[in-house]
Amino acid sequence: MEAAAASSLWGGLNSGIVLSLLAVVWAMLWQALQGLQLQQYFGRHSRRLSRRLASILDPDLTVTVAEYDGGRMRRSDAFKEAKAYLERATREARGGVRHLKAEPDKDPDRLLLSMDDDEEITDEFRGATVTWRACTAPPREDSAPAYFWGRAPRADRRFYRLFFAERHRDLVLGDYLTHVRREGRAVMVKNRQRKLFTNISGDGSWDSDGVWSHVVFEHPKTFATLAMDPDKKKEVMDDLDAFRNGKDYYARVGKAWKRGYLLYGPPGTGKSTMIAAMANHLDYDVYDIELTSVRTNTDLRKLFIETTSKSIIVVEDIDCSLDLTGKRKKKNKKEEDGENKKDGTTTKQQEEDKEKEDEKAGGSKVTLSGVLNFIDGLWSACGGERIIVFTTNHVEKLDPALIRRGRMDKHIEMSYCCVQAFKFLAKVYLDVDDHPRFDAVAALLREVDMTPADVAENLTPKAPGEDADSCLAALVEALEKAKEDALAKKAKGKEEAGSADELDDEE
Ligand SMILES: Nc1ncnc2c1ncn2[C@@H]1O[C@H](COP(=O)(O)OP(=O)(O)OP(=O)(O)O)[C@@H](O)[C@H]1O
Ligand SMILES: [Mg+2]
Repeated sequence: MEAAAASSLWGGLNSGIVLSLLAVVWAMLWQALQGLQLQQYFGRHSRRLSRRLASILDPDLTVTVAEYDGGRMRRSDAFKEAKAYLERATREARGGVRHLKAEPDKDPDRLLLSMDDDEEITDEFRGATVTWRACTAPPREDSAPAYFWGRAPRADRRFYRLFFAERHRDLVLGDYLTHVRREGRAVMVKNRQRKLFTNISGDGSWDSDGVWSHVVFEHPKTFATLAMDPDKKKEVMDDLDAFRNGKDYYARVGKAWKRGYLLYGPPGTGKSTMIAAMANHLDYDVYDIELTSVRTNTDLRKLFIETTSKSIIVVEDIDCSLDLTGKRKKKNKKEEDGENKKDGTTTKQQEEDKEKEDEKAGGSKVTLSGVLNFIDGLWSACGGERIIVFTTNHVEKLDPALIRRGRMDKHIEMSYCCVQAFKFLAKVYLDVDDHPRFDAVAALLREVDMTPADVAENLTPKAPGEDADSCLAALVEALEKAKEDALAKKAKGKEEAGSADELDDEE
């Protein structure tokens, strides 16, 4: 027994000596390679190999920071923070990264550099040296179908792996990881660019960020250039400010920190413009959901969960994107089918047609209840500080359940251009406070409906010689034409009604 123990001890010592020798030989070889200027060629692999050899003597511990981990549906905050931290380390040229990835930066003249896949960076913290590696792995076979959340096939799984020596265990797992998260958050705040996200998959001009693609949000519209009744505008702005500063209030009354706005009115009255002004006022990101591209209610939930706080979630033309009458249509179809069956006329062809129709309808299966759930179901309380905006041209078509207070807390009507709004636009577009043509425009605006979009278009100089006077003259002309058209339409309507009455009498 003793002999066996002695021999295994001897064997252990032997392998230790051999490994130490190997490390020394390798270090010498490395010096020689440097001398021969071959370092550039072997650089990355040699460094990694030396680290691996050293780690045999003092084995590395690892921490993995995955983008999506443990069945989480959201991108991990820790991953985002580590990414921001390592991007800064790469930019400051610490750790000698040789293979970099470049993305557009906030500053248009610069590029945001980060480690390429499988690249490593070293970092120092209170005398400890640690190494980060950027890794990717193919998606898990069992995790989801090839087409996922209505987007292109799933991307590879990304994660960072942190290597450090056993002797630095407490330091790294304690203070260092806290330091990385804190610093990463600070970098994120500093680099923050407002973004406009969409759930439609990228076409090259969009950067992918999980289930969303984004571009930098740079809409110039603010409340200062939005024409609407001044009292109404102030009310909206106060409401937004109260929401932004209402964290404690929402917590006290036990409500999720979110607010719904319904913007309704005819086309061209400034609904989309108002959303841009809201985003600029609050300094929030905008998530523009194209409901027709969302395949199921589950996908909608996933999209919602992936939004960040301080954001406006927009569904434009909600009446067009959601089949609010779906149930009724299905009922009618059933009735029709029932009648056919009664007649005994249901043929194989009809059944096939029905199947095909059902298959086609499978494009988007988002239902009204799915949307209601997304606005104020349990999931809507995930995260906070979110504004949900629906726009529509036909408020009367919307299901009352969708727009009741509590879901859509504030209903804002965007209407045709009033005299006040016109004067506001004249100041913004032509820089005039008063003009002899103002009275004519005001009189016409009281008689005829014109959208702010049309008024703004007429007030825009279109050639170098055009000034305030010619623009206002063009507006008066356009208003007169609109008035004539409206009168002609009215007369035609009356004529048709008259001839219909005559026909009734004859019958
Ligand atoms: N109230 C307004 N104040 C200033 N500009 C406006 C206003 N309304 C519209 N405009 C101008 O008209 C253009 C069209 O407006 P916008 O896209 O906001 O209309 P909309 O109500 O969203 O229309 P739609 O219902 O067709 O989506 C904008 O580019 C904007 O410059
Ligand atoms: Mg619009």
